[in-house]
Amino acid sequence: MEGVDHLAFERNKAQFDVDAMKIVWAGSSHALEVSDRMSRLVASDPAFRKDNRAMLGRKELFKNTLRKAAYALKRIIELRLSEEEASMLRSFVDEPAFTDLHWGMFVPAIKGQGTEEQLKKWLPLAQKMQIIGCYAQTELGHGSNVQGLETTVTFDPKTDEFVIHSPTLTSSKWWPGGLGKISTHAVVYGRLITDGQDHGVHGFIVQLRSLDDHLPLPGITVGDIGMKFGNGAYNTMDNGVLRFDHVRIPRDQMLMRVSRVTREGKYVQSNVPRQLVYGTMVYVRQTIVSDASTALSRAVCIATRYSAVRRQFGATGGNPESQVIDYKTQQARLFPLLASAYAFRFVGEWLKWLYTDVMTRLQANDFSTLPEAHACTAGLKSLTTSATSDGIEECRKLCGGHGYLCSSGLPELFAVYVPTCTYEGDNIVLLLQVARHLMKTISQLGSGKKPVGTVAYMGRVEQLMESRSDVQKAEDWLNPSAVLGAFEARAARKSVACAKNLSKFSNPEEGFLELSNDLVEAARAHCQLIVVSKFIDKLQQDIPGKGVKQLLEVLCSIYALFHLHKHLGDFLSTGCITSKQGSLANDQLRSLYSQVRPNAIGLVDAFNYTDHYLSSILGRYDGNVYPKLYEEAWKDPLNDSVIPDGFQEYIRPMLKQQLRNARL
Ligand SMILES: CCCCCCCC/C=C\CCCCCCCC(=O)SCCNC(=O)CCNC(=O)[C@H](O)C(C)(C)COP(=O)(O)OP(=O)(O)OC[C@H]1O[C@@H](n2cnc3c(N)ncnc32)[C@H](O)[C@@H]1OP(=O)(O)O
Ligand SMILES: Cc1cc2nc3c(=O)[nH]c(=O)nc-3n(C[C@H](O)[C@H](O)[C@H](O)COP(=O)(O)OP(=O)(O)OC[C@H]3O[C@@H](n4cnc5c(N)ncnc54)[C@H](O)[C@@H]3O)c2cc1C
Repeated sequence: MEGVDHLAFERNKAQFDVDAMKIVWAGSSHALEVSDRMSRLVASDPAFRKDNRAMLGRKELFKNTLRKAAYALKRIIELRLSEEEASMLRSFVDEPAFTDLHWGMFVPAIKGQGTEEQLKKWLPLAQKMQIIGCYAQTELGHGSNVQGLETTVTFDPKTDEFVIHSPTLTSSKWWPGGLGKISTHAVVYGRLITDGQDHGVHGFIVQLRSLDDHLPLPGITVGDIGMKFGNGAYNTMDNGVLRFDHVRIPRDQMLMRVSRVTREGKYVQSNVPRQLVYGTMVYVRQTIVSDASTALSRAVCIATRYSAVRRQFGATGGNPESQVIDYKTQQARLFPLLASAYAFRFVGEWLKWLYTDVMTRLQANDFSTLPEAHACTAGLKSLTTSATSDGIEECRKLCGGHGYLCSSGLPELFAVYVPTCTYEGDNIVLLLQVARHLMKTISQLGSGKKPVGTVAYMGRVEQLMESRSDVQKAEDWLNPSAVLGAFEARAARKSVACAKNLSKFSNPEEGFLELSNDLVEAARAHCQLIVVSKFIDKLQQDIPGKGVKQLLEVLCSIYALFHLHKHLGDFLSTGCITSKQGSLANDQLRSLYSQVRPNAIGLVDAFNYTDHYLSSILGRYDGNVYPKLYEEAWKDPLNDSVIPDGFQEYIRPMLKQQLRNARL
């Protein structure tokens, strides 16, 4: 039935103001207004159709992406959209493209690492898209180990140029998005060599293709690296390979904010830390955390709506079968993901604040919070992307068989999302960075250096080693201080245990390698504590709207108690709670699920996603799933003809042969 809201009865159950929650989710009423307007603009324009991506061959798929990117820019100019509106519009187009790297990494790399003069020269060109750029760091042989990059950039004082060269096969740049077929320029990372001395990895702006005929410039070999995971999905992106054969660029194309090379070939470091060369990665990791909440909320929205539509078993006395969302097992899998989506939203908001704060301090030559910013962006990028990837797959299973159809939207979402666990830093490698930060913090405790920021709790480590939870009944777990106390004690004890074990090694680096798995677990516990504590902080704010704050308190408790239950072994073995307290947490969790149940559809409506953006029959706003699934099946190209191609050629003779054999 077209036009009927099959989920209206669910929407009527909501006990809170969904419109007020939409504002909380978007971040402000202004952000909601812009995202609402931009998402509708994209959804109502047939040029942005995306429902046939899984069916297209690579060339057609890619050409379509280029068409959409050019059309999006045309609309942005015609409608005179602001930077904020333009970026929202691009995100609702919802198709990985070279523009992501141009706006997301090339421009930020120049902004973060260029001098004032370089900004003046390059930014206008990039912002008007007169040049298109990408971020060429990773090589065939090295991705995680940035210091192991092999590309050489040698200064030639005779001509005042750098000579860029790929000395080995493994030094070929490999992976950069947008590089394969489209970028005219790249920020290339390579080892700077002056006067025979290697100064380590630095960034350089390099032109790759002619602005006249788009052909690669002399000495440059460039192409696409081939099909990636999943049909459609990330194959709209031209991840590329690039080799240099003694390519020359002017000296002023080295990004010189961190260090520079003089006309005479002298290497001069400025007063900013060397690690700022990695600044673009910190920026992108921060954006990835908010994006995780977006990707997870999409999957959760689909699975929640479908779980309310889907019925299995339990028909009694003429009543229909039960909605699968009423099964406690479904709730125990789905609602923690719903809570995680909200948790990641808020920790993403906080991380954005932290990043902005660090940037302001850097302007004033205050570098003190850089290690904290690196550890938080690395750790939270790792935690949220791993949870989101697993969460999208769980949502597929929550939708049963129909979740496996491309028309559920979930396979494509998964295929596009999973590389997030690898790109911008492998998730394990990043957790090891957090672990280093934790071990360093602990080692400095004795020196009187007071830990600040997210490691401030380490300053109370002695007290945390002794603390015992005072929870006596299930409701006591609703108390934020009970939850924080348990998470802090667990994180502190896991880190301290690692530090103690490390101290047994005469060579600390050897110890770090040997204990790396324990260190990763300690880092994870620390990052979960950050998410929990930032959710709790959010709830200290004034949050208007009937029932909104109460429901967020429920979600916050679910996030925390779900992880307490999942990692019960940690909490018990470190002795910060008893097994009785563990089971009380589980009792409380069940009751919290019941409180979410009537509000579940309202909570996913608050994401304010259009059907176009969700691109899922199971997640349709009106819940009209079955007729649309049935209709969709007939659109498959296999159903264009009753008898498929290949039948007459292969199957018919085979059938005939088998029949003949049977008659003999
Ligand atoms: C249908 C849906 C459609 C959706 C549409 C939209 C989707 C698209 C969305 C979005 C587009 C995005 C598209 C994808 C983009 C991907 C791009 C890339 O992947 S670019 C490559 C990234 N590469 C890495 O991340 C390498 C990872 N490796 C590293 O970062 C480093 O090498 C690391 C961290 C492993 C460090 O290695 P060391 O230990 O050798 O580091 P040392 O260089 O020696 O540094 C030592 C000191 O520096 C600090 N440090 C390291 N990194 C730092 C940093 N970044 N900032 C500050 N300090 C840092 C350390 O803490 C350490 O500090 P102390 O000495 O202990 O105090
Ligand atoms: C879709 C996609 C887009 C990308 N886009 C870009 C781009 O635009 N620009 C760009 O420059 N790069 C890009 N990359 C490359 C990406 O940044 C790297 O793949 C990433 O940093 C991981 O590095 P790696 O591939 O070398 O993995 P590896 O480091 O080789 O990882 C392999 C395994 O080794 C483990 N491992 C590695 N080091 C350690 C360690 N020290 N301790 C314990 N375990 C370890 C890892 O956990 C992993 O399990 C992209 C990658 C993908 C998949």
